[in-house]
Amino acid sequence: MSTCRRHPAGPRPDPGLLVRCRDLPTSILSDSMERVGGVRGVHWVPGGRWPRVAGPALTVRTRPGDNLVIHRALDLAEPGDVLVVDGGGFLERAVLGEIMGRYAVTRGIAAIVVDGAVRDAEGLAAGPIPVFAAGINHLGPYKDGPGEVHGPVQAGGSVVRSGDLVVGDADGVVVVPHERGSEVVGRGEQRLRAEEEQFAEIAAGTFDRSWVLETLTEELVTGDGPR
Ligand SMILES: O=C([O-])CC(=O)C(=O)O
Ligand SMILES: [Mg+2]
Repeated sequence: MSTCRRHPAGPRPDPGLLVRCRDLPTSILSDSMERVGGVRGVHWVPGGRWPRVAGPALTVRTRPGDNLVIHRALDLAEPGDVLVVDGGGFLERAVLGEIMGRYAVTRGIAAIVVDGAVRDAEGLAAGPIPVFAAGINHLGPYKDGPGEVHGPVQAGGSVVRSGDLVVGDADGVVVVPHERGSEVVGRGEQRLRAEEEQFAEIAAGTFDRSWVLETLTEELVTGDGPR
């Protein structure tokens, strides 16, 4: 027998905030958090294409290459949770596949994020919920533990706590600390409006480019080298 350390579940985000998150690209959200941090190197499984997803993190830390505690977490899930698995970024063995993906759907899980490898990529890509992973590997997991559920974890270099807001789309995954939720979403909405204005200016031919040469000192290079 091994151990699953089970922490108390984190707070549930305001459903209205989650609805607003689903209108904000992850690029806008990470810009709204100073462009630092965020989950790196975790993307949709190949062939997957889903709408943007947002939900509270159900965190799992597992021994790399082992999925016993992920199975435990599936049975502890609340509808709307985003399962975030800290698999230590280990890519030599998958920790989740189509059976678990299909079961996760029946548990109401909104998305799966694995900082590690998954398998059965075609089946996961055809499923109704987004699956983000750092890699794909046909080699399957062991089922021995140990691990933790609802504790603080890392995914792609970002700290994730149970109840943090996880947002994922074609660019990857962003985690908004739950106490910063309304602040970051409010900033994101302003940024989105500013970007939409830029799109309109590009289309109208009035896009101001003066800042580029105001920011650069340009050296003209000739055949004889810089002058
Ligand atoms: O065998 C496993 O534990 C993982 C897997 O492929 C699946 O969930 O389909
Ligand atoms: Mg399988």
